[in-house]
Amino acid sequence: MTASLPSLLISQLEKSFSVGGKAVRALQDISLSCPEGSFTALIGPSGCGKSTLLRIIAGLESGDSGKVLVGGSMPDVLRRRGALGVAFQDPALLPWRSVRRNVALPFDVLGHRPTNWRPRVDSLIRLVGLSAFADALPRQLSGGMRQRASIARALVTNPSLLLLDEPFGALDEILRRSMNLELQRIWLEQPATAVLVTHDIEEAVFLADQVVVMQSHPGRITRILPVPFPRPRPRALMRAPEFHALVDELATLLEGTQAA
Ligand SMILES: Nc1ncnc2c1ncn2[C@@H]1O[C@H](COP(=O)(O)OP(=O)(O)OP(=O)(O)O)[C@@H](O)[C@H]1O
Repeated sequence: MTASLPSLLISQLEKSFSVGGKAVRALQDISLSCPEGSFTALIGPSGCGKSTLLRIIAGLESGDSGKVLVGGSMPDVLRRRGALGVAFQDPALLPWRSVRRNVALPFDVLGHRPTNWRPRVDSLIRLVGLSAFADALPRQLSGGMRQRASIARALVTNPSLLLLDEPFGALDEILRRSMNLELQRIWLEQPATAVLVTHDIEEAVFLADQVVVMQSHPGRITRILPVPFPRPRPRALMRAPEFHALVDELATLLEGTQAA
């Protein structure tokens, strides 16, 4: 973890939407602190505002009140500087572009390619294990490979804040576990302050330093649980009793949020 990574500070964030003339409180009094270089997972029932929160952190949407600061700056300032990397459940690769040109896409969006763009892109493609497919088109890749390409693309501008919204949601259980290990490896090699939205409790516990439990109607934070396991976390951790104790504790908390 380097000193240049930003912390993420959210204070008293509120957001409502108008749906059919009625106000829906998507987020109520959200306050959260993510230390620099930390990994935070957001978990909670459908509709509790996880994606809305991530979109506000990404500067893609604004809150009605409250503050979101990344290393002291507003998120849209970071986004315009390319300091923010985002990967969603749908890898959204451009079908006519090769893996290499998809990974390079953020440079085109920002309007300039650094002189070393090609080695940078190729080293990220190597990092996510797709070197043999750099010239392939997205339709020639499996679901897991597309998701790796999407993560490489999210990292290409060397972002200090990495936002992941259910990146492995469409993958089967076994592949998902492997991708969790891969993501940890990639994140340890290319550190960033990371926020992950997930429905998968084991994924949250395996990857995160803190798990934020949310509840719906209105969307709010009910608990923040620290995850104490040292890194790198091995695959065997997923079978350890202390891992399952934390997973069970979160499952019980989540059952409480469903019942509410
Ligand atoms: N653009 C929008 N317009 C109107 N309502 C919205 C909009 N975006 C989100 N909402 C509402 O805000 C609430 C939170 O939605 P959000 O997608 O953030 O939840 P979520 O926890 O990510 O859900 P899921 O786990 O199902 O993806 C929901 O009630 C949703 O209907």
